Amino acid sequence: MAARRGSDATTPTLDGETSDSCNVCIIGGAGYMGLPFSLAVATGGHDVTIVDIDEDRLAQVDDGVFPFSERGGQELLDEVEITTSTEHDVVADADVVVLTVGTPVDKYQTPDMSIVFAVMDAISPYTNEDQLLILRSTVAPGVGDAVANRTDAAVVNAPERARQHYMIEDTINVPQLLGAPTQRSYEQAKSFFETFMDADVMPRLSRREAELAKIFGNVFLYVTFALGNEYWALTEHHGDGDNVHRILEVASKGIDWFNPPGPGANTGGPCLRKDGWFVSTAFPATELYETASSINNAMPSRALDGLEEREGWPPEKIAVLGMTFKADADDMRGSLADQMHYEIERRGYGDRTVFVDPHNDAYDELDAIDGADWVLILTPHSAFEDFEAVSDAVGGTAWYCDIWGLWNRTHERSDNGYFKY
Ligand SMILES: NC(=O)C1=CN([C@@H]2O[C@H](COP(=O)(O)OP(=O)(O)OC[C@H]3O[C@@H](n4cnc5c(N)ncnc54)[C@H](O)[C@@H]3O)[C@@H](O)[C@H]2O)C=CC1
Ligand SMILES: CC(=O)N[C@@H]1[C@@H](OP(=O)(O)OP(=O)(O)OC[C@H]2O[C@@H](n3ccc(=O)[nH]c3=O)[C@H](O)[C@@H]2O)O[C@H](C(=O)O)[C@@H](O)[C@@H]1O
Repeated sequence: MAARRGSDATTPTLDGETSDSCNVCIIGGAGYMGLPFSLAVATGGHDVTIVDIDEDRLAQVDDGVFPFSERGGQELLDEVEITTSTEHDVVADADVVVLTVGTPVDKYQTPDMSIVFAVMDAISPYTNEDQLLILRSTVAPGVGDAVANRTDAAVVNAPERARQHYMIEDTINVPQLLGAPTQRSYEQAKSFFETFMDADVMPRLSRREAELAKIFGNVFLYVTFALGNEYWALTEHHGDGDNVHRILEVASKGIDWFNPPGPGANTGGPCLRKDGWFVSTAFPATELYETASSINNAMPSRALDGLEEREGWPPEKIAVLGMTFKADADDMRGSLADQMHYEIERRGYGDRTVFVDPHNDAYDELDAIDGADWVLILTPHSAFEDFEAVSDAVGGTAWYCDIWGLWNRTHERSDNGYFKY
């Protein structure tokens, strides 16, 4: 097994020789996933070149500025060396080519793999049979095989399973799925990952199995979170004063096999909210993901319903806390902030609502909530953890809606996440 972080790292190249350091080209390497991954690869002693069409991002990287919020990102950029390029032909000099480009769904939830195929069109004249091509983006089943049809390089599927904001540590510590068409390409890719990972590379899967395995992980999370949200809604329906947080805590205490998720007002993001469509679009047997999507997307609306039912008159000022897709990240993609904006406007509250997010300059600071009479946590940033600080910023009595259970008061003295204070 090759040693981590380059010390005695021996990474076989495809011609059967070994080298301490590979030329690694990461296409889409300026992105939220690609950049932390590129830095992690560089810790293995490899010569890493990022290829990206986002020239602003590349300029920031060249200037030594980590361009978005990611734990340890700036520190690692200060530590390792990486090169940047906008030219796809640099892959001609690479031993290992990695694709980390975006794989969205369109507005009708149809998987859109066009960026992957556009990249293959751009790089295939420069790839060759001695190279390893690692598909790291999350793709619909079968896309790895389609990519392999467009190049002579050995194509393996090694999906990223890191959580945004913890990308660097997860890249190193989360076991690596690896779908490879031959034992040889499996061994070569495994050796490469072992140069910068601490966790194990999993036993060989086919490319399509690796694609399915990655997607199932995210579907599992999304559906599980929907269950927490559904249970919160059921608790709302069944009675006044009942509290889903108390129920779940007491019901699961001391039972190893029962770890129910709590509810959350913003269940989404750039991956959980779309990856399930890769397996369920146009496949009628899998309505579970679609149902989960309906439940999760309705949470901002249900949160406002609960305030309206409890208070019964229009508020003078509403404060929505947290707009990015998850706690402490700065990424808006896939956030239910869109649903929240829509619901606020539809209910006629647009002129009396402030939106607060310390991780996004487009929104207000906490002091803007002064005088609010409804305060709702959409995304539970740690900046909001101190309830006293929030209530001081309000400066008077207000109704609070904390579906997440961020505050102790929610667990102890709330009506299913709502309380007046
Ligand atoms: N963001 C996340 O937390 C995670 C994302 N993933 C998967 O990783 C993939 C990438 O996602 P993100 O990094 O979030 O997307 P992103 O949009 O932040 O990054 C994609 C990058 O590809 C670049 N790009 C687009 N077309 C290009 C081209 N023709 N040549 C070179 N570069 C090009 C873009 O400029 C961008 O920098 C997706 O498949 C996603 O599902 C997987 C795990 C975690
Ligand atoms: C365990 C885990 O978090 N899985 C990953 C997930 O990462 P991601 O960065 O999207 O973050 P996340 O923390 O799961 O949050 C996703 C969404 O779920 C929400 N969320 C989170 C925890 C929870 O109990 N309830 C809930 O509703 C968050 O607010 C967010 O909107 O999706 C990643 C991806 O594919 O991008 C995948 O690589 C990761 O393994």
